[in-house]
Amino acid sequence: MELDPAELEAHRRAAAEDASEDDDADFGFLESDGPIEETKGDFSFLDEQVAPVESATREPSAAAEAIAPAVEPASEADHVGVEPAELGEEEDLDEGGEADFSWLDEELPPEEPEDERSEPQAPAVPAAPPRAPLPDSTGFRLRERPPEPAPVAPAPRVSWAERLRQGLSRSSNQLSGSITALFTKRRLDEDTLQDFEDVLIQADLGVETAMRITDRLSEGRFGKEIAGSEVRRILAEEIEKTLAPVAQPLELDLEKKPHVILVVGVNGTGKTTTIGKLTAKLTRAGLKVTLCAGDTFRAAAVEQLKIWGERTGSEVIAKQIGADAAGLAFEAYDRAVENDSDVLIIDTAGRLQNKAELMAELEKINRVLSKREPDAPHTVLQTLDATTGQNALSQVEIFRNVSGVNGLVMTKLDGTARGGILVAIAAKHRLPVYFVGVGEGIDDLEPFRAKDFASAIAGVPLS
Ligand SMILES: Nc1nc2c(ncn2[C@@H]2O[C@H](COP(=O)(O)OP(=O)(O)OP(=O)(O)O)[C@@H](O)[C@H]2O)c(=O)[nH]1
Repeated sequence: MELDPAELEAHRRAAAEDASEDDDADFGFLESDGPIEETKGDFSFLDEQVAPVESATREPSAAAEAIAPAVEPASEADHVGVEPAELGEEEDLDEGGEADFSWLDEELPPEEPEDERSEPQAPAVPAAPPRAPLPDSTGFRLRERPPEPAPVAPAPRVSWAERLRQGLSRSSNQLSGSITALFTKRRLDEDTLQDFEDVLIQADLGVETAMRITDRLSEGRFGKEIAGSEVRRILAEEIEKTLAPVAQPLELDLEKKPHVILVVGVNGTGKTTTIGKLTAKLTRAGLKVTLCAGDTFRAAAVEQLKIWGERTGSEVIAKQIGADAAGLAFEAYDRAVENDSDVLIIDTAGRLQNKAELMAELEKINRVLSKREPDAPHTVLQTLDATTGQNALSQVEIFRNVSGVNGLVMTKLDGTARGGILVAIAAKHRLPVYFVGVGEGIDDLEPFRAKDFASAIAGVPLS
């Protein structure tokens, strides 16, 4: 729309007059030195009654009705799939607007232990396939950014029993293979029993346990065919019977704080690593731990212990290499009392090469500690490396005599074919087996459970 030029000029003039009126505003008060006079504006117009808006709304025109017909209020039928509220519930909400949240107090099902859970995995996004090079005839050569390596999906968490089963799979596969070979389509006779006994002895279970298993197998089955699954079931039951009495929790008597755990064992059997894993468990449970780097022969062992101390927030008492281990243990005990530790764990050297010296050192540590607390060390824990097989039996013998071992931890059960040695040790020494290790990680140590171990090694499902 074009405006008439005369009309436009009239608008411009009117606007200029308005602006000049504004320019005439008196801002002189801003420059005066004296106090600013309070000016009272006339706001009386605010008190005037504003006429209420008429409540009746205008009837819509016929044209408007045609375009947008009036909407009916919603009825119950419109609430598809929603149950009408119970009268009582509505009242609950209406009275004082207080909803009933008591259901929040109801007992929740207990949380699954962490290692029983398997975390949901995001499906892996397939990477785009690499483009084929262009033929020379095109006259182009493509240079592309090499494709990003596909993110490695974290391995799903498996339960401890499953990890133990995987760790012992070499031991159990060997046994299972022999059982299948021996018992398939064959009646149970003296020769089969003898062969089976040999298989069990070769699997490091020990003569005593092997004989008990074959005796049990022959009961009522002599001259009959027997399925491999039946043999494995009996094997698992007998192993569990041997192990159940030694599968005990490590009791910490905190009436005699700090509870002193002396860790002994041949070097390389996993003492320092086990101390780290135990400390992690204890500190997670809210107990205060002090560590004593009593393997004063190996700098790496001291460093390793310091790292575990840092990881678990535990004080580490250490001295220079070659220092007297018993003196250090004595100082560590006093420090653990001072810093109000619940548990003091003492690492030791394990050099069997110089047996006399090592034994003298271990004896001295015991002697020195008992000066402070007659019952210390309360626990003498020996670590055993499962891969050493029969040798582990004599290691217990030696350390038991010298340092009064009263509990065992079996390490490196992952990937060994010699896991059966634990059964032989339990049968012979009857010492409590507190924990077993199936790897180098912080969570690769768990309390020893006879049933889990027996079913894993015999290759039967956990009932
Ligand atoms: N696979 C596996 N390795 C383990 C386990 N426990 C310990 N190790 C490894 O075994 C090696 C020896 O462990 P250490 O804790 O240093 O053994 P140590 O008895 O303290 O040895 P010294 O300090 O030499 O006396 C290390 O490489 C550990 O990571 C286990 O349960 N499984």
